[in-house]
Amino acid sequence: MAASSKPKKVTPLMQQYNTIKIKHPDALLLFRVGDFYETFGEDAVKASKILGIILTHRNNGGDKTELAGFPHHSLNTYLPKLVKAGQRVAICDQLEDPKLTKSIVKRGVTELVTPGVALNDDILSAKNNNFLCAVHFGRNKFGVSFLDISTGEFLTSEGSAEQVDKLLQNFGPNEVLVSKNHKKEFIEVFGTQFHSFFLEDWIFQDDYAHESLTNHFKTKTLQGFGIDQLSHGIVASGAVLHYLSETQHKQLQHITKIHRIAEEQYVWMDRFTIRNLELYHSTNLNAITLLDIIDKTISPMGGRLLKRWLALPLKNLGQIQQRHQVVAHLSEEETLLEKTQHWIKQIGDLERLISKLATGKINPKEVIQLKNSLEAVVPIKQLALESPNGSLNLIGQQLDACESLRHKIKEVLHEEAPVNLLKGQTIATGYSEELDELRNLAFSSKDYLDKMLERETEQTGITSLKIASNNVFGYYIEVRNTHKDKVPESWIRKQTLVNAERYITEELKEYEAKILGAEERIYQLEQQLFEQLLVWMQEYIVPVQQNAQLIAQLDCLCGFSQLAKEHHYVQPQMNDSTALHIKDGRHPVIERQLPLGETYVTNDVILNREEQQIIMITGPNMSGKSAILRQTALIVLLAQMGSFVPASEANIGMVDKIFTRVGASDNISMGESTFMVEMNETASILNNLSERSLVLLDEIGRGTSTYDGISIAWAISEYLHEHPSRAKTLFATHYHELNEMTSTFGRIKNYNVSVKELKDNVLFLRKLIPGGSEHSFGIHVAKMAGMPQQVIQKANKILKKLEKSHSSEEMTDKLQGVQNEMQLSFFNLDDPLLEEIKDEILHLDIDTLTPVEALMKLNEIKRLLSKKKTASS
Ligand SMILES: Nc1ncnc2c1ncn2[C@@H]1O[C@H](COP(=O)(O)OP(=O)(O)OP(=O)(O)O)[C@@H](O)[C@H]1O
Repeated sequence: MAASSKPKKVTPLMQQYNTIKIKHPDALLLFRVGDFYETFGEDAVKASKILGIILTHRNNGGDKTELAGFPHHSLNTYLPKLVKAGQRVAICDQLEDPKLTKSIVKRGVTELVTPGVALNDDILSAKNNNFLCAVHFGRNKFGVSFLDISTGEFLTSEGSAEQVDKLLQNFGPNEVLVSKNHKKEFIEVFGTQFHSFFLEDWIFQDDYAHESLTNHFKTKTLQGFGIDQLSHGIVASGAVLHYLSETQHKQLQHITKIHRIAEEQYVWMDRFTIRNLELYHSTNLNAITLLDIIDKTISPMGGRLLKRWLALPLKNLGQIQQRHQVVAHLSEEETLLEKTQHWIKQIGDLERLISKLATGKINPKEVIQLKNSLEAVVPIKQLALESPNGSLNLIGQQLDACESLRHKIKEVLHEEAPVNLLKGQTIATGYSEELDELRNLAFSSKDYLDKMLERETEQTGITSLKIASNNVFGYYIEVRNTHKDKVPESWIRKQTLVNAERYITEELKEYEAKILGAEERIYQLEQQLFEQLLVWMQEYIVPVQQNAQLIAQLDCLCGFSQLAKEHHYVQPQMNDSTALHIKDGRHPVIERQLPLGETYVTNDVILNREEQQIIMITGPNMSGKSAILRQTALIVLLAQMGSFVPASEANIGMVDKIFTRVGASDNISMGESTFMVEMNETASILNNLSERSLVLLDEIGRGTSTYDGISIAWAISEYLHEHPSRAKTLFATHYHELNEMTSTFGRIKNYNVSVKELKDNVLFLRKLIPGGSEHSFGIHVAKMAGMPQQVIQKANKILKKLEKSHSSEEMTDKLQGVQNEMQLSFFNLDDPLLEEIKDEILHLDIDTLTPVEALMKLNEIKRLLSKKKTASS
């Protein structure tokens, strides 16, 4: 018979493995076998690669299976590496004591660790949330939900794709859950930058989600959380809870509430703005972000909150002023600031510690840390209560030093309690009489053994006797080979070494049983008492969470004072007007990165809706135009998040939206598509303008030919000027042609970033001064870059020719071309659902529209089209 036809014999262990693995095809399965976690097959190949552990093979019913494993106590070292490498990891444990069963040990998956659901300190980063997110695709809007299991924060919202996209950018989730049916659309709408996981469609259902949430919070309705009207947000939140249960995270007492992300309360910034202002990440990995500069927080939860404040600056004048008043007060009262920060330093990550308690993952040492943190709350509360500042006082009133919790922990736990219960010495002496007695017995062993050794040495006459124990053989008496013949007959040999023999005696055996019994009982009792303590502590989850939040706020405000002190920031004067007046403003990041000896050149910026609505800033490349644009936005942002600002004076009328657009940087080979992308992105600003908007346009139109660039920049500026919102705008450009606009448009003002022309060079003075620029610096810079003379002359000629033709008519021709192209592509789709849209395009009378209106119209049609496509699929 051929070998291949032989029935394969799979061991019972591998049968068990296969049954479990089938249930978790998407996860890397860590299978506990004795003291090891093993991986098999493809999982083993992956694990050995990621962890650098040895890959071996074992026989599996005639087949060779790959095998790689590591000792169980190294789980905390290896697990984070797997998760950080993007793996979902299923931990399969032994569910019964192997000693108590004769057949194969029962095993099951006890936890599924995924990038978005992590509790392990080695996976988490102290100053960052680890959000699990779900996005629900509704009929006409999207629902979104964020949950950080390590802190208990649970948030939801709903809205357009743009709104949800902005939230995804702000919250930066580590994992996004989406229904399998919307896999393709998710990638189309939100891109591939998120680690996503796709769930069955039925999970995203109204009733199911509602029930999951009300069951979890033990409430009848969701009204109390203010989310009952957010049906899409509820579905997304339900999916998040479902996923937690699917990944075996069932102890969730710390998730005590769900918040609506009240977007209307915060300054609107879209994804381009967040990215462009480099608030908390940059495309350049080594670049310093605004967050790096302003983060002076001391506690992890303070750091996390600061990031949230930065993503969601306030729009409410009163709330902003309250923050400023606290910062001002702390800046004046140096000792108060110092003392408060000193005590905040003593507080660990209260928020994550309390979550560990809820999820049953807290160890004895961490409970002591929790107690110590709460002890540091006492003086902070006192300091805040003594303060004349109303907001600080309120924080003082709300802080709860949890006195009985601290006392209880002190009473139950040893001050030096270890990480691991197994080490003993967890429970304080004096707490349990039984425990104290057992400890006496176990720890008096040294005396007892010393005496036994003395006696045996005397009786046998062996001088080099030794009594010791090890994990495998337990207690033994060791005799060196030279004295072997003196060993009494009653001694039983246990182990032979090269130079010695090891024996057990009747007395030692009895003693061992007693000690082992005592040690076992000590362990059991400690475990039991510790668990009782944890149960008792559960009711403190909410007050401790509240403390964590308050300390985080205080930490951020102290950080702002520290920042102001260190870098000479001033308190901005906030008001209800729509004007902006910044005196001697600086860019908070650039000013800290200047080469030694250079100082930042400060600049004034005045913007208002009456006289100076649009500032057209011209100047050569590298002169500092972008810096002025960005510092204006950053100063507003800092002010509205509650911080002082880098300026000598700032009067800020509340801003509700900040828009930023930067033209494509490479103007050599930009085709039609880049042109359209840039235009569409800009058009979306124009659709959303408000009276309180701040618009920054940096070299818009650069991503195309000079002619197009000027036309577009012109048209957009005209639109902004004519729009009833009269949004405040800073427009940086090196097209000096735009300076002509001031003669027609009263609220557009020309400024330039001054340079001094030397013989072969330009000296950057970086000062923003009134007036336009005389010539096109693009060509000037080309000269500086060493372009041949002929090329520069040619460029000059072309430019002259183009200058004559930046009329709106030609712009309209251009659009007509785009429109025709779009029509063609729509018709090709040949879908009855598109009839309506086709109609709209055919009847669009471009001639009556301004160029930008026409672009916007096209944009709108495109959006409608993609919506229809979504609906039909
Ligand atoms: N006010 C200032 N004081 C000191 N240095 C400055 C100032 N503004 C800008 N700089 C320096 O000049 C560099 C260029 O500035 P910026 O990027 O704002 O120029 P730009 O005119 O926008 O150039 P481009 O047109 O190439 O985008 C900055 O990286 C910074 O190092």
